[in-house]
Amino acid sequence: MDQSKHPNESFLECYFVTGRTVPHPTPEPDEAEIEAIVDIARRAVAGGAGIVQVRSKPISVRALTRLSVNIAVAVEEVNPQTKVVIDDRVDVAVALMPDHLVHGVHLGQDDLDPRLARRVLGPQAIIGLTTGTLPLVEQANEYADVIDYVGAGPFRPTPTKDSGREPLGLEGYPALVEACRVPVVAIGSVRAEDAGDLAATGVAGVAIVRGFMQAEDPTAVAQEVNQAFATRGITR
Ligand SMILES: Cc1ncc(COP(=O)(O)OP(=O)(O)O)c(N)n1
Ligand SMILES: Cc1nc(C(=O)O)sc1CCOP(=O)(O)O
Ligand SMILES: [Mg+2]
Repeated sequence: MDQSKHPNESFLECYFVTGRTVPHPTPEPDEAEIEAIVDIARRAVAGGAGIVQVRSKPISVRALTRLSVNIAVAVEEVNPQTKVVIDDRVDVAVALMPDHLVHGVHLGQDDLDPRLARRVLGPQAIIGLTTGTLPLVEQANEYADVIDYVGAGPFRPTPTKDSGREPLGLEGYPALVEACRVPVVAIGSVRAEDAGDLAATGVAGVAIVRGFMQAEDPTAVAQEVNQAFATRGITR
């Protein structure tokens, strides 16, 4: 039984956000690193990741474009149903969408206004927006007609991103899910083994960077997350 408020959003359940493969990042990924990131995306999608966000910061627009194209090609080979979105850059998404398996963008609070992004990207595009507090969710509700989901984090403190927001913990999600008019995706130090507990809070999915980037077996990570969402409401 699907207990989520948004039953058509199952592609969000296992959400891979790309990161860097090097501990002390060079200014941006070189060709070898791009290949390594693409390989992790391929393996995550093979395990059932429903969406990949291209976000390997720091990165120039040129390298982001190259990484996005390579990920789109690889993802299409493994599972063309998978969604691909680009972090921050509406310009890169709009340039790639006609010819590549790129579906939209994930926008932060300082990026292009979601209403303008929708105007540029069109009605079929996927648009996500960052939140993580009740006031931000309430603001996001004003965009409910133009966004497809919100990211909400951090779940726990994470070295990947300092948002300045307090960690939500498991107990923070039910109120955000209840208040939010679009599906909520949890992010921030989420591990595959957290997926069951987070699914039980009502989130539509979990977004993971290091849990995939540092995994020996990214396919197994995606399978574990999907299994947790598949059994939501049955084992709990
Ligand atoms: C699914 C998801 N949720 C939140 C974020 C954070 O986005 P943003 O605030 O734009 O910060 P950066 O990722 O750009 O550093 C996200 N990327 N994905
Ligand atoms: C990109 C991002 N946004 C966050 C938020 O709270 O909005 S937390 C985060 C990083 C998530 O990376 P990891 O899985 O390595 O902790
Ligand atoms: Mg962003």
